[in-house]
Amino acid sequence: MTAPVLTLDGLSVRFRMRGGRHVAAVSDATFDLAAGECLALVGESGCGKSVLASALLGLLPGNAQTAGRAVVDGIELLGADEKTLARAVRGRRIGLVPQSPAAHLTPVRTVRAQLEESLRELTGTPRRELRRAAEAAAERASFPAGHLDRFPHELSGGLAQRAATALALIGDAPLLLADEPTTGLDRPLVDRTVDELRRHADDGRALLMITHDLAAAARIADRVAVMYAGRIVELAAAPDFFGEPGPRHPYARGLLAALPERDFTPVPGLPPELGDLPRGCAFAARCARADDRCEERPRFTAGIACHHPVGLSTRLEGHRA
Ligand SMILES: Nc1ncnc2c1ncn2[C@@H]1O[C@H](COP(=O)(O)OP(=O)(O)OP(=O)(O)O)[C@@H](O)[C@H]1O
Repeated sequence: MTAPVLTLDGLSVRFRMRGGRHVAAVSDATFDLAAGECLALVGESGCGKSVLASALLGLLPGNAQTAGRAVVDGIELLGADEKTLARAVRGRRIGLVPQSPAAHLTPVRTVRAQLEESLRELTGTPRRELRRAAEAAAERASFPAGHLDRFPHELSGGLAQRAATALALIGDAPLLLADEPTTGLDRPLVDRTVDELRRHADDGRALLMITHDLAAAARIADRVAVMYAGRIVELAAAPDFFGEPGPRHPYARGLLAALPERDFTPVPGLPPELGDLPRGCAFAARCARADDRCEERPRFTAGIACHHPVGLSTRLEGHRA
């Protein structure tokens, strides 16, 4: 078996706040991601998804403290110095497909100029070959060559996304990290964008897609990790999760049921403050199945952190009802 491209082992991030308080943004995240595989990390706003992405890229603010391990393509990310992160990680081992491509692209430079600059920096392409190489880079992300001399503000949302993806692919990084890549796009464009990301995974990259868009995750992911209050509470094969038998964690079930095309019933209540988490299960206060056991935090075993996962018998009962 080949080594995974990304290994997270107990990755935790907390922020030091005034008065000695702490915000536990990510707690004990553990999973592997292989070449050619797409893992969707899903969860409500504020559950820690973007903090996890920033930890991988070494972009956490000064008040962050990290623990555990995060290894990408043989490089330990936590504690790596800025030189290593800049020279060996960002762009080279991790290609970032950003949340807001328009903000990520430099507004005063054409797409061609930005591609050429990245090519020079990341691949050392000689000057005389830059023009052709930029066109090849654009083509890899299905960005039309006829638009290369445009500025970011002259591009539609879809083309800006493709320009950002073209930049993310230049360093031929084994891990693509897509942080909410479909925000603000209409459904057909969401489908096209994620299908293209999937194609890059099929070409042999590992793809970590951070999203709150479950339909996008269902479309392209091989596995789904559900995050709640900074913890991964379920990790499942996508066909099982989105099809039968469905999610096993009550929160994950609620998240799916909330979709308009399903029950359209929101999960009642609100997630806890990450600066004031309960000692036991963080979902218990919103969970219809909670009991005394939930005062202890459930351990993550066999893909789930719950004392009373939804099991086959419950599902059959649900079908009969
Ligand atoms: N520098 C910081 N200091 C303190 N708390 C922070 C800091 N940065 C982020 N947080 C907190 O960490 C938590 C997780 O934030 P994060 O942005 O990762 O959530 P998210 O799941 O990506 O949400 P969204 O989908 O809205 O981006 C939030 O409660 C946020 O307030």
